[in-house]
Amino acid sequence: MAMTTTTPSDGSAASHVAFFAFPFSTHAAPLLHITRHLAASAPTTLFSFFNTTKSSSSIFSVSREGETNDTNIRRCDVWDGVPEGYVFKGKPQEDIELFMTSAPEAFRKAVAVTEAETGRRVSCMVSDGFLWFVGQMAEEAAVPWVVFWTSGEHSLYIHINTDLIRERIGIEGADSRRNQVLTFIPGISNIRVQDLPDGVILGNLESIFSKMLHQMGRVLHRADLVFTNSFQELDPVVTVELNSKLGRFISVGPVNLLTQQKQLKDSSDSCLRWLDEQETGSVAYVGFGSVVRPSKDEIIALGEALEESRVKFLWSLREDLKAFLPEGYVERNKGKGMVLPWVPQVKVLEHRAVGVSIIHFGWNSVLECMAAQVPMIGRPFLGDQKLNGQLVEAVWEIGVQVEGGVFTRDGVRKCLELVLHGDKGKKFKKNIVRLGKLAQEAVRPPKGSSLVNFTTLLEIVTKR
Ligand SMILES: O=c1ccn([C@@H]2O[C@H](COP(=O)(O)OP(=O)(O)O[C@H]3O[C@H](CO)[C@@H](O)[C@H](O)[C@H]3O)[C@@H](O)[C@H]2O)c(=O)[nH]1
Repeated sequence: MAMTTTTPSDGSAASHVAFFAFPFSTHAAPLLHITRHLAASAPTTLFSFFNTTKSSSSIFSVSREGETNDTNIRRCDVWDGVPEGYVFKGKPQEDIELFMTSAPEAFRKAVAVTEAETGRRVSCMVSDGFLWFVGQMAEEAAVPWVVFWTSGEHSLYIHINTDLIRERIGIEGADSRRNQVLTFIPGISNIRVQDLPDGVILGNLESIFSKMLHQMGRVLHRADLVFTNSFQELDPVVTVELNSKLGRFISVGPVNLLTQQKQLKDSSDSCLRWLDEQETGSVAYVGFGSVVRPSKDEIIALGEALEESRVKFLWSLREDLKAFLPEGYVERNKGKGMVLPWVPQVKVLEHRAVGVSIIHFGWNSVLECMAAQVPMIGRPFLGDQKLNGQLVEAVWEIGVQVEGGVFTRDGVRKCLELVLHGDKGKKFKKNIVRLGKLAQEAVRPPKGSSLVNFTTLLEIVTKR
C-alpha cells in the first residue's frame, strides 16, 4: 500500500474523519471537494482520504482556485485489488469487481496504518454510498457512519425501494411492463419501469452494480446521516420521504456552487476565449462525462448533425472517440466548432454563449446545467442516466431526450431546433431559469438550505 501524507499544520486535531472513495467515474472528485470544504471549515480536524493511487493522483492534482492547500487532509492510498501480473480478461466491470472484492480488507488495513501513524483514532467514517460495507466497519469501531450519495435524490430513493419495486412489478416478465408507471411509491410521478437504473428490475440483476446497489438500499437506514449532491428545493416531497425512510437525509449541493469550485485556467481555456467571440446563447456544448462510450455510428451521426445545424458547437470528446470522426472533420469545422479532449465544463456551461448542452444525463452534468440555466438534450447510456433523463424531460421539463434513445443525424437536428428555436425550448428555458435560481439560493449565505445542511454535516462528522 502506497501512502502519501499531508500532515495537519496545527498538530492538535481533535477529531479524525476518514473518507472512503469509490475510485471509478465521477465519484471520488465530488467527495474530495466536500472533504476540502469541510477541512477548510474545521482546521483542527484531521481528514484522511482513502482512495486508490490512480484515482487520487488524478483528483488531488487538480488544485482549484480558492481551495485550501490541504494542510489538514491526509491522502491515504489503498490497493486497487488488481493482483500483480494479473491479465484482464475483458469482462465488463472487471476492475470494479476486483476493487470491490479487495476493498473491505484493504480499507480496514489502511485505517489501522493511518491510526498508528497519526496516533489518532478515527472518530467518524464517511463513505461513498456504493461502499455499503463501511457501515460494518463503523459499527465495529463504534463511530458514526455518514454516507455520500453522488447522484440525485431520485435514484437513491429508487434504490432504497428496490425490494418493493421488484415485489410490485414482478421480476418475471418485467420487460413486458416497461411502460408501467410507478404509482405506488409516494412522491414519484411520471417514472416508468423502463426509466429505472439497470439492475433494479430490468437488465442483469446479478451484475456487480445491481448487487452492490441492492445491498446498499437495504442497509442505508443504519447510517447516521446520508447526504447528496443536490438541493432540497428541487423535489421537497422526495426529500421528506428520504428523511422518513433513512432517518436523516440532507442535500448540500450543487457541490460546484457550494464549494465555489473554480476550475484553474489551463490549455483548454482556448475554448473559453473562443466562446467569448460567440453570440449569446448560440453555442451547443457537447460532453459525455468520464465513462460512457458512444458507438462509432452515433459519434458520426452526432458530428454530422452538428455540422449541418445552424448552431456552433464546443465538443468535449476523448481522443479515442475523436478517432471515430470522419477524416478532416475538425479542420473543416474550424470556426463553427471546437473539439477538445477535456474542457472546464462548469465554466463553459456558465458562459453566456452556451445556449444548450448535449449530454448523457450523468448527475453532475445535469446539476451543473441546472445551476448554469442551460437546457439539455440527452442520450442516456447507463446507471441513473435514464432516470435523470426522464426527470429532465417529463418531470422538470428542462430538456429533451433524443428520439429512440440513440444519436441520429435527424434526431439531433430536430432536438437542437426544438430547444433553441421552438416554443418547447422557451418553456425549458423558463423552467431551468427557475430551478437554477433555486439552486443558487440554496448556497446563498447566510440561510441557503444547502449551506445550513452543510453546517449540519460538519457538526456530525467533527463531533467527538
Ligand atoms: O470535458 C469535461 C467533461 C466532464 N467534466 C466534468 O466531469 C463530470 C462528469 O460527471 P457526470 O456528468 O456525473 O458523468 P460521469 O462521469 O459519467 O458520472 C458517473 O457518476 C455520476 C454520479 O454518480 C452518475 O450520475 C453517472 O451516471 C455516472 O456515469 C462533471 O462534473 C463535469 O463538469 C469536465 O469538467 N470536463
